[in-house]
Amino acid sequence: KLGMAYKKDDNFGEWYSEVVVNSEMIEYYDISGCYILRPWAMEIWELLKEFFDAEIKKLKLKPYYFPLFVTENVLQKEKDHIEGFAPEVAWVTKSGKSELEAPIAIRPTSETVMYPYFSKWIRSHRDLPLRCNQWCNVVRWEFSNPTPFIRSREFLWQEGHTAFATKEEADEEVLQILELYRRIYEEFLAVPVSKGRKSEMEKFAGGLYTTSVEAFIPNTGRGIQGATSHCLGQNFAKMFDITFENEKGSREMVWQNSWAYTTRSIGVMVMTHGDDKGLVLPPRVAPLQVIVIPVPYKDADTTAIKGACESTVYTLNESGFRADLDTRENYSPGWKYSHWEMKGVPLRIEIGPKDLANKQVRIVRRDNGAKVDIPVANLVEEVKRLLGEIQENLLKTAKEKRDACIEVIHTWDEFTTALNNKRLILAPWCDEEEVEKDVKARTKGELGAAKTLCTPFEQPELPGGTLCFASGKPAKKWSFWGRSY
Ligand SMILES: O=C(C[C@H]1NCCC[C@H]1O)Cn1cnc2c(c1=O)CCCC2
Ligand SMILES: [Mg+2]
Repeated sequence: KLGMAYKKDDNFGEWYSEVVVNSEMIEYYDISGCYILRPWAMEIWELLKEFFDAEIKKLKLKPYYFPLFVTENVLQKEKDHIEGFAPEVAWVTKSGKSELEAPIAIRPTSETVMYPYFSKWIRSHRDLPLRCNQWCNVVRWEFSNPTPFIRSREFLWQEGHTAFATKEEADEEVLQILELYRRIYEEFLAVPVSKGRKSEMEKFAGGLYTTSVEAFIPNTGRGIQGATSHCLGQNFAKMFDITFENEKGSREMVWQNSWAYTTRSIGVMVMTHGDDKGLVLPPRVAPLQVIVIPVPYKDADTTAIKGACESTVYTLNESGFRADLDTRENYSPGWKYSHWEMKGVPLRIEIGPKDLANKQVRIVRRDNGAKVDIPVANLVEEVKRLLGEIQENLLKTAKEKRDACIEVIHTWDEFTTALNNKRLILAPWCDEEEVEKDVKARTKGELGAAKTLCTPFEQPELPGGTLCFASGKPAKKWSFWGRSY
């Protein structure tokens, strides 16, 4: 089936579900909230993983794999962060026909799985820093509307868990990882994000503080958390008795971090760049960067054209580009154009009899539809230039769209108006949790309540005497507010 039944600006939810299926990223599964990730999605995940894994290896992270299962008493070990999430934990209660003596949980995250062993492995300051990362799946039995990549009951992620002798080392790593998350979004997925700190209410309850990169979806006017990097302080060290003997011979608790990004990042990219022809892929994460399509004329020399396509692909692959050709006889060129546009391939190269005769190829950009005829001799440099332009253009366009959604407000009325206008709100706030709770209560409704998304590290000037938009108390900071995923 060709073409999209839904338009992005008319029916975003249906448009999104259609794009992820038509572009062959996702296949729906017969368990709600579970999806099949097909190669077009997994190849993107693998390109991101290749970058991130190489970067954390430079930071001396070591690869681990911990069990999927955790016992009830270990999971409950530190209830203050679990209790809020208990409904999301999935349990194994039987094997075959027989009940298990005690139910076993499927990991929703691995703090409680790992930290009893951190306690065992860390004895002396010489055992620090401990730097553990695992690439795995986790299960969270969410109930609100499941959405491919964005909200699923099982997802893939990496979770980093580190332990240091000092808070300074932990604080430093939190920001090093956050910068890697910014790079994943802005340099690979071409999605603009804001680095900031979560409020006390929105942070990871088990930790000391949470930093995050926050994205925004203009179509729905909702913020979305892109990735998180937490400093856990010594909270988990206390619970799990993770201590070390320092140089002076006395015992101290470690300072820990934990950080993750997930397959949600792919969904954010789809939502950001997709259009009414389907997916639009940033070249740095495109499984295929160039598709070469022969345009045979009735009596033209199809063999020569096919040969030209093959040598074009060969040259591009030799130069390190991900290129392929579509020579299927049973589809017309027009059908192929739509098919590969739906899949979001950044560049299409058409080769017909005229191109052959003129020793040129026609290159068509997926992001803006621009067509250009280039001499075969300039193929590699032109493809390199165009892919770079597309990568840049996608980020620039997304940044402009996101920035156009930002609204600075000072009063409650301006806040509610901006909220109803699907804006990303920047507001002066007194930084009191009671006020945050009050805003949530006052904005409850069909579309969900407003919440703080983050307090951006980049703080605009806050003139003395500026009052909190919600409480009228002296404002302490500018924070991003809005509805979210
Ligand atoms: O998972 C984290 C914190 C932390 N986990 C490790 C990677 C970084 C960061 O996500 C928070 N969290 C979210 N969601 C849940 C839990 C939970 O701890 C536990 C119960 C099920 C749902
Ligand atoms: Mg959750």
